[in-house]
Amino acid sequence: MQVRSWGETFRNAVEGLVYGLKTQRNLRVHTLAAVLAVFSGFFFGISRTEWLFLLLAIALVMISELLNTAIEAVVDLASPQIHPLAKAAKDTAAGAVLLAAVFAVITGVLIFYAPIIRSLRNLCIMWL
Ligand SMILES: Nc1ncnc2c1ncn2[C@@H]1O[C@H](COP(=O)(O)OP(=O)(O)OP(=O)(O)O)[C@@H](O)[C@H]1O
Repeated sequence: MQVRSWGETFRNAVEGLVYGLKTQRNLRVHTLAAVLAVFSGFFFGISRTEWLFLLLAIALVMISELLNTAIEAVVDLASPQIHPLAKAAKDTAAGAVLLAAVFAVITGVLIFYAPIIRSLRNLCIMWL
């Protein structure tokens, strides 16, 4: 196989990202949630450790979504007909996304719950 340049490898990786975003509604929803979480991180001035956990949660969700998409494509190619192993592969990949999403939700609650409650309390004090 011919050696490919870094540029080509990078372009293929970006094409993979674009394919995932175009074809997977869940990936678009998770990307939007990630953008909102990053804006919230700046808005609430979260700590360096909180940033690390937030970015880790985002990376885990996006990576598992992309791997899920890749596994779905390979399964559809290899087994377009119904097969218990095709089901096992797709369900297991979906399970990985679910675990990453649960981790992300818990991380988001732990990071943003206190600052959101504090902001709401300050707003109430201002209004009363
Ligand atoms: N070839 C197959 N054989 C057996 N079961 C399958 C097969 N293809 C899909 N399934 C079952 O249908 C479910 C949904 O598969 P599908 O390919 O529609 O994923 P999807 O809805 O696109 O998933 P996602 O929402 O993650 O994009 C799988 O999790 C699996 O349980």
